[in-house]
Amino acid sequence: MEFSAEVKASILVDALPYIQKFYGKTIVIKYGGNAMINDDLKNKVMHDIVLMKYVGIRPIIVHGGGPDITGFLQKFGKTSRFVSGLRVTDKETVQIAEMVLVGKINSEIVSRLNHLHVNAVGLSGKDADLILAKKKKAVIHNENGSTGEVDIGFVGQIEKINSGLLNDLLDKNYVPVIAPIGTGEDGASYNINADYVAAEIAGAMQAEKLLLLTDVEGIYRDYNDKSTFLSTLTQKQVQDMINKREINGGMIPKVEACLCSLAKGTGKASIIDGRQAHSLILELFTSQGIGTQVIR
Ligand SMILES: Nc1ncnc2c1ncn2[C@@H]1O[C@H](COP(=O)(O)OP(=O)(O)O)[C@@H](O)[C@H]1O
Ligand SMILES: CC(=O)N[C@@H](CCC(=O)OP(=O)(O)O)C(=O)O
Repeated sequence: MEFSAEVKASILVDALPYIQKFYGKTIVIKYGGNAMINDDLKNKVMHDIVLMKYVGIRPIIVHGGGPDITGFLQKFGKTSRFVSGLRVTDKETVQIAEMVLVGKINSEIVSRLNHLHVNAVGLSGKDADLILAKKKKAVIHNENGSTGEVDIGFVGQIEKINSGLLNDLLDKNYVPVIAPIGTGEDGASYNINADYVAAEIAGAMQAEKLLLLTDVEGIYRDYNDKSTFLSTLTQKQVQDMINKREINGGMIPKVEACLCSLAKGTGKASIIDGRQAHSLILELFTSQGIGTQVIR
């Protein structure tokens, strides 16, 4: 499709108010494993990040890699089990998760960005104690509205983010790319859902926006029939939907992450479709808001 010069120019001019609005602002992007579909789409996400950087935004990337972790666990003969969207993580599993997240996925994203002339720096929660964590238990939501707790092994609850390190990197023009592995006081590794890491980082950095890229358009009233798409959800609606199990599985950490980041001072939090080409720049620089925005 070829556009006229006038259309091309007007697209850029229409983006100007958004470019001005976000200039100098920190935006945290959570790049979920289910949105890392193929080379072409990965490159489009990278180009969006490069564009953000070159129009003066301070992007911070937190990545997941759930499907890759599951694949590697299978190769080692281990099956995966999730409780409320969190992987049950024994000693071997946390080692494999760290290997996949830090050794494979983080370094791939960093080299893709550097190839596009952005100074990306790969980090895990262990670098300068970026993500201090302690053991977390999973909360289960029963149908009668009550909740319970389940031990899920080496899964971390974030205690502290080293925002000084991130500010230093951003001030020096680097793009931090963060793997969701936390470190305990004793140096132990904790597997942390990347949505929570992104939320805590967005809160600690007082980010303008938290954008969670995933494999669905946003939140549906009923995910199975997909007839009602919800473009905005309040904290109360989220809680009701979790209790009624209308929001379940991997969507639970996502909505909780949005609420947590808003409570800690993030401006806006949205769940957007990482399968749509250039979803980041469409969300940021056009009037057509995409995805589901979670508000307090
Ligand atoms: N109400 C809902 N609306 C949309 N998706 C939902 C809903 N409830 C559960 N989900 C599930 O949440 C999934 C997204 O979480 P997940 O697979 O963990 O993504 P990611 O790897 O990006 O973190 C969707 O693919 C869908 O299966
Ligand atoms: C505790 C926990 O569940 N950790 C996640 C960490 C990776 C992740 O969050 O990846 P996605 O964003 O691609 O789902 C896991 O082991 O899968």
